[in-house]
Amino acid sequence: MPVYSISHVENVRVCVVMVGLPARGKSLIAQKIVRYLSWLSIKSKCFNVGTYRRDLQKAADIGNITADFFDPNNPDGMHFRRQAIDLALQDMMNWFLDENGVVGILDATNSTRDRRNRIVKVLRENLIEPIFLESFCNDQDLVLQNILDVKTTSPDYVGSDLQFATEDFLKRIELYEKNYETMDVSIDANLTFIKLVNVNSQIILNRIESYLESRIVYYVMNLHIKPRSIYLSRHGESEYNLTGQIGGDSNLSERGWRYAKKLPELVLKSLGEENKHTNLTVWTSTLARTQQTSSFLPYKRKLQWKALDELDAGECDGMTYEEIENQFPEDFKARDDNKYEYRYRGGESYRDIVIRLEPIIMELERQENILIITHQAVLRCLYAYFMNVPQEESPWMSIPLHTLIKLEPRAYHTVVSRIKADIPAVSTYKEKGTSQLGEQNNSTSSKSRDIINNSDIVP
Ligand SMILES: O=P(O)(O)OC[C@H]1O[C@@](CO)(OP(=O)(O)O)[C@@H](O)[C@@H]1O
Repeated sequence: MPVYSISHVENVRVCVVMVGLPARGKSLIAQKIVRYLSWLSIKSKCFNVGTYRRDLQKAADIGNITADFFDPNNPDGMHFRRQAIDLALQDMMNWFLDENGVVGILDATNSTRDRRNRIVKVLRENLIEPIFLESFCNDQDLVLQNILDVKTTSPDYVGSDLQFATEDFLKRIELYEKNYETMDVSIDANLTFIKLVNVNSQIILNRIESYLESRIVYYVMNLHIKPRSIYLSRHGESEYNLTGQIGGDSNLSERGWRYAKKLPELVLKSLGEENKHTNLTVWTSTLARTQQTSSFLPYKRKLQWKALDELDAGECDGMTYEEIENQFPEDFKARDDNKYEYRYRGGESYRDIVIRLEPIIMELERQENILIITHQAVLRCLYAYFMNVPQEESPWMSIPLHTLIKLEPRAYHTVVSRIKADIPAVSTYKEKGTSQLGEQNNSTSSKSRDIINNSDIVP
């Protein structure tokens, strides 16, 4: 049975129009929405108007600009900015049409009602639903932090010194403030909008109607910008891993227990001296091997999630890849041909896992420091969300046993580090297109399982 995505069910096309002064985290929110929706197989793309504006400047041979360019009384600046928005909108309309886009994001300040009305007109003419997403922020500390985090590294300030970039940017904000018109329920009553006040200390919603809109609302409501670390680990090597059997609910092997015992030390070392008292929340699946792996961790908040259980292999549960290839050769091939979509007889596909992980992602966005101990397939899906790995690649990523992965989300990327426990383990990785036959008489020493801890995450 096919799994339909939200866009199939509703047949809607939406443009999220960002609103807000510079340095309010709009681009960050826009990119996160694209990543989240793409992970859910909803075709989405961000159109950053600043990039269009810079391309126009380049074409006109105008070098770096200063704040005066953004003065509403500067006709040249206004001309470029207007052209840039028109080009971005044009590209977006083509994308909706030619590439069956579902959610386009218009990333710009869109800070006046006049500009917003013009955008609405274009969108409505093209049968695209506008949803405004304003990031309103009057907390000066947050604004300054944002300027330091990202704006001073912006392409507009290449080669400029930090103090000049900061001062010039503050001046640019002041110029925008002159004409800024925030979204207002009494004036913009007919528009669909989400207004986030100081990240999400207050959220104002107006006319949220479709299911897709409500997913976007729910997602942005859960975002926070506090620095944090997300640790991911597979369970320690299990008895089934040793015999090459998939699924099941087996216990850890002797080496798996060694990993479980070493895990607290690996986490502490990675947290570093100054953060050694950080209280981590620990999530596991409901299966014995993940809980055994968590059993030596000194943290009080431990939660089991059914949604973190391994891919359900249905009729193949408990079999080795060799046995599957022997008994169900067509299935074995079909899985190799399209591993993301292939659903085990009576079991699940990778796409099914992503759907059941959605609430986990929502909750994960709300969390601060966390350690998740789960399984190969589930970990691939979680990793794909954070690192924006395309669907067709994610089921083929190699995620070795006995390796702790640390993710540190930053404004525009996530920093990844891998901490190896230095405890040998079998490799459970099966390469695409490789037959397992001929190895069936010696399942514990199959070629793929001999490789000990020498693979890293790809890509
Ligand atoms: O999708 P593939 O690559 O088969 O990987 C998923 C498989 O990984 C395994 C190990 O081979 O997970 P687990 O980490 O729980 O031991 C199997 O149980 C599961 O079916």
